[in-house]
Amino acid sequence: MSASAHGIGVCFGARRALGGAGTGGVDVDVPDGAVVAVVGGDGAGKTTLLRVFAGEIVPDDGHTDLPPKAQIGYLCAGPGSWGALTVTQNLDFVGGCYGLHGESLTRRRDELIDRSGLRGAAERRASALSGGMRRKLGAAMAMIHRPALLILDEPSTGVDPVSRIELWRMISDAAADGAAVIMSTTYLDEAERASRLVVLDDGQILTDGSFDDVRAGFAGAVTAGPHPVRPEWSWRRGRTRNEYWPDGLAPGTLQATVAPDLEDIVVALSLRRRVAVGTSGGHQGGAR
Ligand SMILES: Nc1ncnc2c1ncn2[C@@H]1O[C@H](COP(=O)(O)OP(=O)(O)OP(=O)(O)O)[C@@H](O)[C@H]1O
Repeated sequence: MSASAHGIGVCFGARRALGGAGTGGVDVDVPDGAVVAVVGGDGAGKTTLLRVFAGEIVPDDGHTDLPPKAQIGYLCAGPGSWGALTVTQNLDFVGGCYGLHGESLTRRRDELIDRSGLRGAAERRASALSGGMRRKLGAAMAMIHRPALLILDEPSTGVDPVSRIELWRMISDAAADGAAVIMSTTYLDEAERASRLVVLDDGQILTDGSFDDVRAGFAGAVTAGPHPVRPEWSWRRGRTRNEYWPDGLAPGTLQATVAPDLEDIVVALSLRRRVAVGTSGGHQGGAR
């Protein structure tokens, strides 16, 4: 069963976290078997959107079509496990809450412990795990009951590169099993691997679709060089600064044009939106 949210607007008091006046709100579809990656800067609205899918927030505008609560698995932005319980106890407890028991619980729990690379830490308390191991445990707990909708809020933050591969394998396996998966991430290189992307900025979708769609729909050019012509349109990438040239502006002849990756596209579109609404202060960020 797929999941969708249409025309979504969420306000916290006077603060609008998703949607915007006159924008019609945020539309996101999560098909069965797909991994939708939600990306965007701090405060873009990623957690709020995932909480709408988890049924934790009832939106002020729009409507959702979600599986029943028991068929949703959710790793929230917090620890996602009980510190006083061991890895095995955490998985057994959550599995039991979802009605797994006996041999089927043991088999599923052991499978997830092996896939997440936590075998050596199976009897360790969650509070004694590293931050990355704890994220992997939280992801395993969210998927133990093979939910129809799997929601993961920054599952890979703080996870080392080798463990991120294990985590991605777990996520891909869940999607291959037929789950609709929606996750947020701040690692844009990893988001490029998702079936679909939703790029948020200030509660609005800047672009969405597959990475190929996003690249094809990106208007303008990106150049790289040591000295940007317009610093307010530039951002650091390694030792150089990349610069965005929206449609209608010719790139300077001193810079080399580069094929934009997802990070370039996200930063360029955010800059364009901020210039359009008059809040640009330039972008100092660099690749993670
Ligand atoms: N419970 C809340 N009460 C008030 N404001 C909130 C609440 N939750 C989120 N916000 C605000 O809504 C906006 C979107 O927040 P959200 O946490 O969804 O962003 P995010 O993209 O997940 O950011 P980050 O990556 O920094 O966690 C922010 O301005 C945030 O301060």
